[in-house]
Amino acid sequence: MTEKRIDGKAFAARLRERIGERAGEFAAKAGRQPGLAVVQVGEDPASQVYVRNKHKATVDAGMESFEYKLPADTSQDALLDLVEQLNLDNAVDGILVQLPLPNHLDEQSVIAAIAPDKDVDGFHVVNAGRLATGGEGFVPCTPYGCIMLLKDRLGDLSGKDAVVIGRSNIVGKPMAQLLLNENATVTIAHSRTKDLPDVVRRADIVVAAVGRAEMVKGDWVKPGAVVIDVGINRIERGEGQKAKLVGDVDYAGAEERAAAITPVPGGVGPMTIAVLLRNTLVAAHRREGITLAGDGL
Ligand SMILES: Nc1nc(=O)c2c([nH]1)NC[C@@H]1CN(c3ccc(C(=O)N[C@@H](CCC(=O)O)C(=O)O)cc3)C=[N+]21
Repeated sequence: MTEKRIDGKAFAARLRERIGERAGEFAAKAGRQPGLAVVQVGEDPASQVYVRNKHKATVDAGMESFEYKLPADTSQDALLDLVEQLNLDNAVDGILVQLPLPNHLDEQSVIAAIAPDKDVDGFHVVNAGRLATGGEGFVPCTPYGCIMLLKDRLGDLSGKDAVVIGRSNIVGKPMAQLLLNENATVTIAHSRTKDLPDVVRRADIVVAAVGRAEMVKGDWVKPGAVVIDVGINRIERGEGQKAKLVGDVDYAGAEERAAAITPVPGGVGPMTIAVLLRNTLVAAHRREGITLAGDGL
């Protein structure tokens, strides 16, 4: 019997191991390591944790990590100048500008300034367009990680009824595209969806990406469904206590009915970072014209 709990942390660790081996092979051929630049503007505490984790994972996988920490009052022009400098830097294969940006900065124009072949987040319109039309680009890390976990559990996703809750450009929409590419029948549900519990009850695959703590209740889950919880909601506890992380799904309730379910933490989050490294590895190979067997995994 496989466990119901999908161990994204262990899965991601195995991926990072393989990516590290491939990065070593790349370095032997190219004479340099794959390089990832991470730009953080301001000091959002949650962002700082992710940026630190990304830096460590990058270095552990045998890649070069370039970190740029800019003050919260950085101007749009200064940020665009840095992005342009990174676009031109041959040691940099991937560029990630940590979102959200402070309010005075325009995220869309910053993303638009990143060279699409270095856009390892897959957020540039060119990469969104390639995903939508079947071209070779970069796929956003979180949805790609979710698809890997789903295929690992279910094998072929063809003909499965999938419901994605949430329609963000970063998760919901690309997730739906990827499921469609796997020949699932896809419904995108959102805040205006009528009878959401009934829509979810039809699903063989539920992907929750709304950012509302424990919104999806256990009795919404069809018995035997696979549940992927993308939410990371911080619940503050008393003074001096660490915030608790919960997903968008009521884990205890959903676990009783689901065939498999991702926990928070330890589910989708670690996959996001592993796929970021995978995308960086792919970017490095494409930029150097070196063939990477398979899909880099
Ligand atoms: N340009 C950009 N690209 C991103 O990919 C991006 C971003 N901006 N802004 C913020 C979000 C969030 N994100 C996470 C990555 C890993 C975990 C992760 O590893 N989470 C651990 C727990 C970490 C903790 O304890 O806080 C887990 O779920 O087990 C979480 C969240 C990437 N993001």
